[in-house]
Amino acid sequence: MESAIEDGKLQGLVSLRIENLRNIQRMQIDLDAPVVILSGGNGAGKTTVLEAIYLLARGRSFRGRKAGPITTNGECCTSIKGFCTGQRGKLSLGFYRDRTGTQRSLDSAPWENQDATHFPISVKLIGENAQSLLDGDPALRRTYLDWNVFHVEHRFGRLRKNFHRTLSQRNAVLRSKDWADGIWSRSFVELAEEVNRYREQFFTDWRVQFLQLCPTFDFLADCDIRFRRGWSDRDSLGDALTQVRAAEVSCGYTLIGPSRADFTVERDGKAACFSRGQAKALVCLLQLAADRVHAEHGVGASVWLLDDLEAELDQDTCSKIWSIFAATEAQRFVTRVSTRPMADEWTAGGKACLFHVEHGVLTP
Ligand SMILES: Nc1ncnc2c1ncn2[C@@H]1O[C@H](COP(=O)(O)OP(=O)(O)OP(=O)(O)O)[C@@H](O)[C@H]1O
Repeated sequence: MESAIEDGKLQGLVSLRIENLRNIQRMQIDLDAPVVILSGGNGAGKTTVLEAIYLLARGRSFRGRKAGPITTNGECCTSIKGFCTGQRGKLSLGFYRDRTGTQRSLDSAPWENQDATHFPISVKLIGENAQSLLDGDPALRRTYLDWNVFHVEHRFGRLRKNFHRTLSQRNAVLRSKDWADGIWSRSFVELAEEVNRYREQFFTDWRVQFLQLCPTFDFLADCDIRFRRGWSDRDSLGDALTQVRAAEVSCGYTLIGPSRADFTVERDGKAACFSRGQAKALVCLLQLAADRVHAEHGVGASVWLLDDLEAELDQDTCSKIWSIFAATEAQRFVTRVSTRPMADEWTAGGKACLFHVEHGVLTP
């Protein structure tokens, strides 16, 4: 079989070494394939392999605090190393955590730059709570939107920080009741409008891509995605703030602006309702649409982490979603509990790496 690395096509992770991550004490894997399938029973350690890749690329886990410390019980540190290939050739990545903190490295040099866009691989996760993007707090959707904007416009990161600082200062002034329309409102409006401009630009491109993906799925007939900027469409932010001034002074915080922005999937102008499986498929499509926008802006290849993609999806929906993932030509790590035989399309015509995971041990 021709090596995906040797023919220079694969952009992604080509090897991974894990030490003391949850139930994985020591694991070394060669991943010379566009598709890596990890199968095994509950609690085997499949998601932990995805978590290792996420930790390498993002420096933090995707599991909440409830999942407890990442380091294997009784051990003092976790170490993850990997090699990836990409536009900048073959690079080594490192993640190390002990009681004193976390260190990351890129080609053996410490990686302290928090700007994820400069990291050679970008991981995108479809995890067990994927649906929360739709039914969770609007703050989740804003964070998601901003993360995507940031990947196409790196300046947005600093702008967003400045905006949030100004918002906090404005709220402090509102709380102090010592309010006079002045500098905080002016700089707040300027920053807010700029944040909104970036968001709207991304959203416009994202919507185009999303609407192109929808027709394959009957349950999305007549659906559209809508962005709400956080204040009325009719008024300028300055005017809208004047209208809510008394209410803001009385409650002591900012009531409108980009910190109230949100997006919804709608049908006939109303929030559309979806089953859990439909919501999961929809989140996959939103992520894939965002990935297409990133690709248009020259953002490097993604590595997809698809945690039990098949769960909650019927075979037809799953197969349609899978073929869209496959068309991205990005590397995909897929976990599965199911012992159902896999269609040829899943194994990328025989080019997939298949592993069985049991008690934190991987076997081909
Ligand atoms: N700090 C830790 N030390 C040792 N083991 C841990 C630690 N944290 C979690 N575990 C165990 O590691 C395993 C991790 O399982 P993981 O979530 O990777 O399973 P999975 O194969 O994805 O299962 P499922 O199909 O149920 O999602 C679990 O058995 C969990 O109890």
